[in-house]
Amino acid sequence: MEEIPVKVAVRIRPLLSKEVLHNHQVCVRLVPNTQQIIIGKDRAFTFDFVFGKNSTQGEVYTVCIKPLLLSLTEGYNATVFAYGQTGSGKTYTIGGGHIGTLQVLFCFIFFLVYDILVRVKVSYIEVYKEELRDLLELETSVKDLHIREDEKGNTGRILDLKFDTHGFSCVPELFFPS
Ligand SMILES: Nc1ncnc2c1ncn2[C@@H]1O[C@H](COP(=O)(O)OP(=O)(O)OP(=O)(O)O)[C@@H](O)[C@H]1O
Repeated sequence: MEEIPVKVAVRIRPLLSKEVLHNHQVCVRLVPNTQQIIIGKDRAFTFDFVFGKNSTQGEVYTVCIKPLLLSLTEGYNATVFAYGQTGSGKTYTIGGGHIGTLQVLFCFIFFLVYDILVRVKVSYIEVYKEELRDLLELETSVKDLHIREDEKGNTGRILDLKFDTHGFSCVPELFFPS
């Protein structure tokens, strides 16, 4: 079967306490042992991965993100983004895992690369309506940020971490494309 480069996962979040309090009803459920969900009575949708309301951050990370980190070390580009209506759980799902992801990436680098200096560039930007917020530099959150490309093709504002496999040291350095 042809390998499709875009994979879509759906994660169902539990009802929040305030929703329970207001007697909101669950309108989506998993079909056991399939990659399907049912919305309402009978509207079935199939995804590459489905996660139920009791799924953990670790499960989502292991299934959806970790394989991408492996591909990254083989030279592929990878993008993960969360899409959904407000309050559906995008920040919850994506927001907390970045430190763990960086740790795993550094471990891969440590085991795969010897005797050279590896540079990892990270940007962490929230797009809200038409506005950008740099989540690595909260003081700039009120400033007007624009995504641009510099002459080397770097986009956005990046935190430049020099990773020395000998010293295991990280030197955070701010880098502003002009
Ligand atoms: N899987 C989950 N388990 C438990 N609570 C969750 C889960 N997903 C989201 N929540 C809770 O639901 C609420 C809304 O989630 P979140 O803020 O991540 O939504 P969002 O999609 O980022 O919303 P917005 O687009 O408005 O920023 C939060 O209180 C969050 O803690």
